[in-house]
Parts: sequence; C-alpha cells; structure tokens
Amino acid sequence: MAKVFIDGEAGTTGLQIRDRLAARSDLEVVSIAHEKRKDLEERRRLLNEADIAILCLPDDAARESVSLIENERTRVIDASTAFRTADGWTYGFAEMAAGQDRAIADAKRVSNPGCWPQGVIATVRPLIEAGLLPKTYPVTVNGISGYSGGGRTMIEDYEARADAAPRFMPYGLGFNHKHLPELKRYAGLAGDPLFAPAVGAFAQGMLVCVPLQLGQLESVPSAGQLHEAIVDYYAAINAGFVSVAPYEAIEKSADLDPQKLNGTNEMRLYVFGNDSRAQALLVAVYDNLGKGASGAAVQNLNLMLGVDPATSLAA
Ligand SMILES: NC(=O)C1=CN([C@@H]2O[C@H](COP(=O)(O)OP(=O)(O)OC[C@H]3O[C@@H](n4cnc5c(N)ncnc54)[C@H](OP(=O)(O)O)[C@@H]3O)[C@@H](O)[C@H]2O)C=CC1
Ligand SMILES: CC(=O)N[C@@H](CCC(=O)OP(=O)(O)O)C(=O)O
Repeated sequence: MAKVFIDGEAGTTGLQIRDRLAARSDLEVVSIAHEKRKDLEERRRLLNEADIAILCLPDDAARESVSLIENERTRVIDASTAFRTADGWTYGFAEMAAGQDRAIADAKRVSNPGCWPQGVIATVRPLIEAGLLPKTYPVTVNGISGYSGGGRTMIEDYEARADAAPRFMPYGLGFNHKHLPELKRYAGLAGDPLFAPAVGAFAQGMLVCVPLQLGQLESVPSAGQLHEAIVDYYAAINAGFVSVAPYEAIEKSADLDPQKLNGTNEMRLYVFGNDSRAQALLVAVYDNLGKGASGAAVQNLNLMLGVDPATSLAA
C-alpha cells in the first residue's frame, strides 16, 4: 500500500489534504508528531520512507524537504511556488493541455499550480492556441480570493479583526507577484500580465477575471467565438474538473460567487461579452483550497497512484 507523507500537514493546505485522504483505504498517510514538525532528522526519515511526499510548506522549507530525499523511490508533489517553472518538474494542472494528466501520472516531481495562475491559464491558453489572442496580447488579471489564500498568518489576522477587516483589499501592488513566471509560461504569453489581485473578508473561494479589449486586435473575434474556442479546447482533451458555462451575452452574473464551488475540486469558466463594444470578460470560479491547492494535490496524487480521480476524489 502506498505511503503518503504530508510535510506541513498542520498548515492550511496540509490539513485539507489530510481531510480529503481520511477515508481512503488504498493508501497509508504517515504523520509526523506535531512537536517534531520542524525537526530536520524526523522529516528526513519520513520523507525517505514515503512513496509520495506532499509538501505543504513555505518555499524555502519545500526546497529543504526536496534536498532531504536521498532515495530514487520517493515521488514529490510540492504545493509551494519553489519549483513551478523548474527543470525536471511537471506542472500539476492536469487539464492544462492534452497529455498533461499522463505527464503527471508518470512524473517523479510534480509542482502543484498556484491558485491564481490556474484560472488565467484555463481561460487564456485555449484562446492563444486557437489563434484568437496573440501571445503578445497585454493580458490584465484581477479578481478576488478568500483570505485562506494567505495561509495561517492571514487567516489569523482576518479572524482577529472579524467585522473590522476590509471587505475588498487589493494587494501585490508592486506588480511583482510570485505567480507571474508560471502564469506567463503556462498561459503561453510573451510578456508579463498586469496582475492586480484582491483579498476579501471571506475565508475560502475565488474568482479570477481577465478583461479583454478585443478592438485592439488585428482580427476581432466575437465573444461567442471566444466561448466556442474554450468549449472546443476542453472537449478535445480530458477536461477533468474544468467545465465551461453557456455563453452569456452581456450582464448575467448571478453565478459569479467566489464561494460557489467551495469544498469541491471543480473549476467553472465563463465568457461574457458585448460585441458592439468589442469587449469580453473571461472568468474562472473555484475554491482556492480545492482546485487551487489541496483538491489539485489529491487529483495529482491519484494520477500518480493510477487511481481514477473522478471516482476517488472526495469533495
Ligand atoms: N493557502 C492557499 O490557498 C494555497 C497555498 N499554497 C502554497 O502551499 C504552501 C503551504 O501554504 P499554506 O498551507 O497556506 O500555509 P500555512 O502557513 O497555513 O502552513 C504552512 C505549514 O508549514 C509549516 N512549516 C513552516 N516552516 C516549516 C519548516 N521549516 N519545516 C516544517 N514545517 C514548516 C507551518 O508550521 P507553523 O505554522 O507552525 O509555522 C505550517 O504548518 C505554501 O507554499 C503556499 O504558497 C498553494 C496554493 C494555495
Ligand atoms: C490571498 C493571498 O494572499 N493569496 C496568495 C496566493 C496563495 C496561493 O495559492 O498561491 P500559491 O499557490 O503560490 O501559494 C497570494 O496572492 O500570494
């Protein structure tokens, strides 16, 4: 039976992975004693005992864990930013492209995607591949994430301030967010997007928006064409947990609740548009702790173990 060790199991992402694996009888979750969670030798021992280690740690600690693995057998899923564009690592967004699920299944080192990049990659990459958006298009990204996206420290901060916490708080205003390299690479963009995230006074869930000024393009697609290209993209590959809502011309936004898919591993994509203005908006809704982190990690674990993600992934 496969042994799985979650390094950082007491943190936000680690705890959620533990919960998702609690009912599984096809694998053994090996736990570290709480007081030893930062003990190097104990982590070394458990990392080398594991068939698959899931790292739910800050970047530096994740790098340290990888350096502690001294055998050829232990495979790794890393939830941090440390290896997302590193050589020898497979990007753990199974629905990103045809064959990505198989690449993850065969990989020794899998880097779980960042929560924000996934929504951008899921909407923009199909349009670039269809030739409807050039690689050079100056993509801007905005949206809102629940405060659990900031891990234990941000959760404690928001919960201590309760009603006094700001409802909507833009951040990353130096425009140098740690997600930019993976976002650019896997969305297929030539330049860095302008990424303006915000955090809200709710714990969990997110909504990622990419507004498009289609009138700037040499050949102006309709919003319906954008929608069709995204639908076709996911119809042609294993769409897994990504689905596309029917096209909504102008103004219908009732489903756009960042918390709507909480507790699931689903990602729902939307296209809105006004062709007379040559404007469109791409939106992705998902759980930052689900598809954005722990759900994706369990999906990748299942792929690596050869378990059908659709039948074994607890919500
Ligand atoms: N929260 C989210 O929505 C997402 C997070 N991620 C990424 O996942 C990783 C974990 O994030 P998250 O769960 O939110 O963070 P948390 O801060 O909630 O948890 C991190 C855990 O790691 C432990 N830890 C810190 N340093 C060490 C160390 N040197 N050795 C062993 N354990 C250590 C912490 O212990 P202690 O608290 O005692 O210091 C804590 O239990 C991060 O890299 C984050 O960027 C990825 C996608 C989404
Ligand atoms: C609200 C908030 O602070 N969110 C975090 C993203 C959390 C996340 O999932 O990013 P990683 O996958 O790279 O850890 C941030 O913007 O840095």
